[in-house]
Amino acid sequence: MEKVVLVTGANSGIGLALCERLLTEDRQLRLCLACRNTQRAEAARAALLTSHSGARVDLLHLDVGSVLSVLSAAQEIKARYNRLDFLYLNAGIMPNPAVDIRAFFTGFFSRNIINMFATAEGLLTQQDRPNSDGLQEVFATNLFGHFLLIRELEPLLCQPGHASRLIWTSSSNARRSAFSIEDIQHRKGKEPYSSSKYASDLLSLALNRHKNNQGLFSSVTCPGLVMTNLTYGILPSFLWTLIMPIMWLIRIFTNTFTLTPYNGAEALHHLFSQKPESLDPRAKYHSLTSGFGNNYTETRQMDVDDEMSEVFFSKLLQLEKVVRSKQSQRNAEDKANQQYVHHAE
Ligand SMILES: NC(=O)C1=CN([C@@H]2O[C@H](COP(=O)(O)OP(=O)(O)OC[C@H]3O[C@@H](n4cnc5c(N)ncnc54)[C@H](OP(=O)(O)O)[C@@H]3O)[C@@H](O)[C@H]2O)C=CC1
Ligand SMILES: CC(C)=CCC[C@@H](C)[C@H]1CC[C@H]2C3=C(CC[C@]12C)[C@@]1(C)CCC(=O)[C@@H](C)[C@@H]1CC3
Repeated sequence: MEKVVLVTGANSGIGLALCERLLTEDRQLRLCLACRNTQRAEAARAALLTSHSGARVDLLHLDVGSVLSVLSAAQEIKARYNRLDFLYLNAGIMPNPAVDIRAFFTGFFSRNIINMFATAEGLLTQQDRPNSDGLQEVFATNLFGHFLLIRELEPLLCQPGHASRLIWTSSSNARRSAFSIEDIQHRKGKEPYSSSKYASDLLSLALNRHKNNQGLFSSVTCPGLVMTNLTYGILPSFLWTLIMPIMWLIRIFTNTFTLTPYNGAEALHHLFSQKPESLDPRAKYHSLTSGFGNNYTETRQMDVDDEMSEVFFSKLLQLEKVVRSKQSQRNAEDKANQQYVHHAE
């Protein structure tokens, strides 16, 4: 039976490389690229079809940072497919990043150097802001939009006698100390990216606890440090040009500098061929590249606990209720306005 796979943020970087790799692996695949930008999505589809002519590649408009877009995309998915085998929750943003130069040099001349290059711990801050749904943009995009999508797609994902898989693109930048259960959207801090990725680790654990008995299995990956639009946005382009040779040099000493999107997609691709029973709900699956350029996947235990993941899960369910009721109110207002205009004409 053909597998149905949907990838969010599939038009560039790790998401696009993953699609390439999945089509090479399985010619029967029915692949859906869920993207917010139609032009870029069409370009990605054309590129995939150039290397895999005759492949079944669908496009879907989805802005994971918008409640309305998630709800309407979910309707469309339910109308198009009667099953979803894999849902890759990959779209992500890191807006207005800033590197703490002093922390960089302190870390560079300390024993923490390897960890600093692998996780960027203490190096990166971002500026976040509320979006038009009143949610913090990073939280909404990297986590909540995906959560809402999963909730909407439960009828497809939780089917008796059939296993479905969720695969999150998290990060080794996910850190417990950047996340607060009292401030799940990270309104007050300066590390919304790290917080949102830690939140995805917590959510994955909770989803496994609640949904494994309904045939839904969730896993978390880290692609390593990959040169994509997201990372290029961290430093000015001339600086990247200057330090790129150093990056390739560092790669010899650390396996987390996967650097290319193909390498970064290793763990996401690896999970595609794993049986649900073999998955570890507390593990993060890391894409790694050796100094000789060989790719492999390594599992490392996440710093997550059941109690916090449970509290977080119930907070997300509460927020979902609020967001849904706001959305129905908006829909009702729009309808009333339309009727008013119609009568006035
Ligand atoms: N690069 C790295 O070193 C690492 C990346 N990651 C994670 O990997 C994932 C992919 O990022 P990466 O490939 O690096 O970067 P890219 O910027 O190349 O890819 C991000 C993708 O997400 C899409 N996206 C962003 N916001 C939205 C939205 N609101 N709705 C729908 N799609 C959206 C982008 O679309 P558009 O083209 O329209 O912007 C793009 O396709 C992210 O979750 C990131 O956090 C994790 C660890 C390391
Ligand atoms: C001056 C030199 C040689 C390097 C530049 C330093 C940083 C720009 C760089 C060091 C560690 C990197 C890193 C990320 C971004 C770029 C760095 C901060 C990430 C945060 C990118 C996104 C992720 O999710 C992480 C896994 C990356 C961790 C390492």
